Amino acid sequence: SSPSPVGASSSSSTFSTSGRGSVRTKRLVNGWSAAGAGAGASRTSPVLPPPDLVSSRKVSPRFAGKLSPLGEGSKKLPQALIIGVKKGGTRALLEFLRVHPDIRAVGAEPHFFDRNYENGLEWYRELMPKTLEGQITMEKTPSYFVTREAPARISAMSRDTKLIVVVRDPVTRAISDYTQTLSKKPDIPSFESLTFKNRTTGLIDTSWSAIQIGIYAKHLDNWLQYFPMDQILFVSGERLISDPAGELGRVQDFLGLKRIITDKHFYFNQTKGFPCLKKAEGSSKPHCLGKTKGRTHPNIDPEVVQRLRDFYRPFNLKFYQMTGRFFGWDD
Ligand SMILES: Nc1ncnc2c1ncn2[C@@H]1O[C@H](COP(=O)(O)OS(=O)(=O)O)[C@@H](OP(=O)(O)O)[C@H]1O
Repeated sequence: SSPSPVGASSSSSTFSTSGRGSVRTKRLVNGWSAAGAGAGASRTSPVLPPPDLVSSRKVSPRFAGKLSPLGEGSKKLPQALIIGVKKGGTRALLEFLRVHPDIRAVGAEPHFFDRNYENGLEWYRELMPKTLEGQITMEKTPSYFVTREAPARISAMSRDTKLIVVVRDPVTRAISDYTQTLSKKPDIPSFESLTFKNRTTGLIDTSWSAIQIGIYAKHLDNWLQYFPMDQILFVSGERLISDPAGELGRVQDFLGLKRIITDKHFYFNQTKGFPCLKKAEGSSKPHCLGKTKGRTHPNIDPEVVQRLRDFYRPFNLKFYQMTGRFFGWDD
């Protein structure tokens, strides 16, 4: 069966099974299905990050247990995944986590458990960076959280996979999602008109992915059919901005890692309006996320915002109960 995401994430970079700009790449990026490419085609080489400089060398004792600059180690399937949510702050979390010497992560979104599943686990493993013993392999694809088939597929890879979900106020998340779409297609209807099936009756269009994705309690139900709650960590997208070190502390604990990423790693960049890294992974220079992260949102009719708040409130309360964490979206 082909994957059926409730809403697909469209972020800066995704992996595909063929060269940049080809017809097949476009088809993959726009939503690939088993009907679109044959099994043979899906086995071709993936577009990979730059090859390691020296891949044939044995692990030297000098680098045992440390980050190796020589590309030693082996590619492993991820032991932890950032599965969502789209526009929650997933890129910020992954970039911050990459600072940890015991975490190695793929930069682009592989979209394996939704769009590229037919390519098989070996294809997926090939995308991963090499790791040494004790290092955790990670990737982030925010659309997994709303992909019906994803929990079963991830569980089939490993029942022990640790799952991380960055959640954000569903109303601002929806506006952020819309803002991203608007940046690519400036001619789309207004947020207000897309929100309603019928504006007069106030009936909200829950089939619009910008709205659908924010019904966190519903999506979480699906994950709980396959994973116990203690294998899923919820990160507050709001706290990731107001207290990045605090949220990163929780994530490092969850992954069983030493708390190496602390307050000292961050500074607040006034121009960007967001926390940034003093030093990015493998660099000595300060690093903020790019222009597509932290966009200015359009002003939305306050009455429509209120309608959405009322719509999400019961789902939010259910979500707080399920997770045992109060996210404070309805104050
Ligand atoms: N440190 C830092 N710098 C910049 N942006 C930050 C940061 N922390 C969280 N955020 C918020 O991340 C939002 C984008 O979320 P994602 O990275 O999950 O988006 S995507 O689904 O991968 O497209 C993005 O949403 P918008 O503000 O709507 O652009 C940011 O609010």
